[in-house]
Amino acid sequence: MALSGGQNNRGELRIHESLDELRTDLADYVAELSEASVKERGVFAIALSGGSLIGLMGKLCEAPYNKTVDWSKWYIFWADERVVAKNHTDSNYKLAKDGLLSKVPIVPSHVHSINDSVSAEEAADDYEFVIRQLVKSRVVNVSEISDCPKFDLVLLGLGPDGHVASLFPSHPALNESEEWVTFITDSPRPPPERITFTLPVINSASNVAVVVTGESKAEPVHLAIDDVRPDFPLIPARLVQPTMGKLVWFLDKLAASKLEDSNLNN
Ligand SMILES: O=C1O[C@H](COP(=O)(O)O)[C@@H](O)[C@H](O)[C@H]1O
Repeated sequence: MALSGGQNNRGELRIHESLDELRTDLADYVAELSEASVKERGVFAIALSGGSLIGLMGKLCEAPYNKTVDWSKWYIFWADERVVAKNHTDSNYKLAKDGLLSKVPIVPSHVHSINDSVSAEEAADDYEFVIRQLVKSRVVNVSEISDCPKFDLVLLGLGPDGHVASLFPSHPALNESEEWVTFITDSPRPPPERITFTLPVINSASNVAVVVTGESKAEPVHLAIDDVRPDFPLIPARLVQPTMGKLVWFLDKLAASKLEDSNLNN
């Protein structure tokens, strides 16, 4: 149960007293969206990020979720990936495989990781091609407005610099409006080569959740959610604004500690 927060024009805020509460709420939320999507479309297309997110999703591997979720209907994608070998410690695929995917009965052919044996540019092109095929077969839904893929859920983390997926502050990739998946070779955080969903794809999703914990994220959370002055830095997380979909922020008390009172219920 969320401690406080509510609905504002930046989405629904769920602020949690403890990490354990956040983990349970996040597992409930993902399980509910999975059930609704399988009921409506027969499948659940979910895009993961890397970083702290995967550890916070850990309850999905435990009872009751490990038994109640229809894992056979899950199709897994990555909102961003580092262009490294799949067994490299920096790989978002490896992180998710070790922390989640190997612990639940996901169908291996439903796991859509990137091609790790080509350049970042080719990996982004390949990944977009794969998604296009799955949009054609409607494993991934399509947005009626943008023609972009409409993932049932995109899960994002938030970097201390305000980045989401691999969209970094002031980086030209933020302006990409044609491609679904783009690449960067100059990430300010290692490793330098990455691929990432573009903002139009993130913002076409049916549901987007941003999961943020810890004091080092309090400032970017404030800049992403509060009504800050226009001369304040425009961080990538502020540009996450689903056109038709629902945005939910999962925060712990530390990450929410700089939010203005107007965004808190108590
Ligand atoms: O580099 C990345 O960082 C972000 C944030 O990670 P966190 O550990 O600070 O939560 C992550 O969402 C992204 O997927 C990853 O590639």
